[in-house]
Amino acid sequence: MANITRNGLLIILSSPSGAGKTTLSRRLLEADPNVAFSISATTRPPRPGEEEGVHYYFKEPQEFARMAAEGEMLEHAEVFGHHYGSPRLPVEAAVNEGRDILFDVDWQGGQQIKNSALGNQSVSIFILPPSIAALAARLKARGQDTAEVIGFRMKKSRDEISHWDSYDYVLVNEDLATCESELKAIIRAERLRREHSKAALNTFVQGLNAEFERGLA
Ligand SMILES: Nc1ncnc2c1ncn2[C@@H]1O[C@H](COP(=O)(O)OP(=O)(O)OP(=O)(O)O)[C@@H](O)[C@H]1O
Ligand SMILES: Nc1nc2c(ncn2[C@@H]2O[C@H](COP(=O)(O)O)[C@@H](O)[C@H]2O)c(=O)[nH]1
Repeated sequence: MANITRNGLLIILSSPSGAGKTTLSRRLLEADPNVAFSISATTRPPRPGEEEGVHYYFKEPQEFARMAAEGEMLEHAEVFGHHYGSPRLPVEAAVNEGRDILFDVDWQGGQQIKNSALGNQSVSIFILPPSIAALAARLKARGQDTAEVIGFRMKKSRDEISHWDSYDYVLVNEDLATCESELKAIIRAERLRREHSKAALNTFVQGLNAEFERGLA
């Protein structure tokens, strides 16, 4: 059987706060052992139930600034008044092992990853809510942020949504199961893109040509 190894994909998910990135990420990670999650560093305080090294690496502002200054982040940005960034080493390790890595980042992070040396191995997906009323209702129903924080995030959502047009794919997360299956379909197709396994395909086609030359056709 043909064994065409490929490079790991960088899967970038962005959306306004509350549109469903975390929920979709969780489902994808549970269903697909070849996808790892890029655990971000942040200066935001933990929410109830959030664990160090599982949901985020929680950092003091000074330590975060050091990591950014010393190039330890693949990307970093200020979002909703806190700093967030994706540590570089786990991403490089995953990609070299041929594992895909999933990023839950804002548009600034998505843009920086696209412009990085690994950008040609990335696919970016923007998640839209079915309506602004539904977005507000989801943030309230999540029950993890104060009314003030929710109000601030809702105000910022218009700006985040304005970047939808720079993503490779755009999904509307109305029905969760439908959106999850669309996300999985994108990943399945992206894994098969010629650019993502070019070296292995070259070798494979050389093998086919060698068969021609041996007169096996
Ligand atoms: N299709 C959907 N229908 C109804 N509720 C949904 C749907 N998708 C997600 N939710 C709910 O909406 C809330 C917000 O989702 P989630 O936390 O995944 O958003 P997020 O985009 O990761 O937000 P943030 O950027 O703030 O981390 C959660 O309570 C989640 O269960
Ligand atoms: N640029 C980056 N953005 C990130 C990163 N990790 C998370 N985020 C984005 O921040 C907001 C808020 O997240 P929350 O957990 O406080 O609700 C959301 O849009 C995330 O996508 C990161 O490493 N870099």
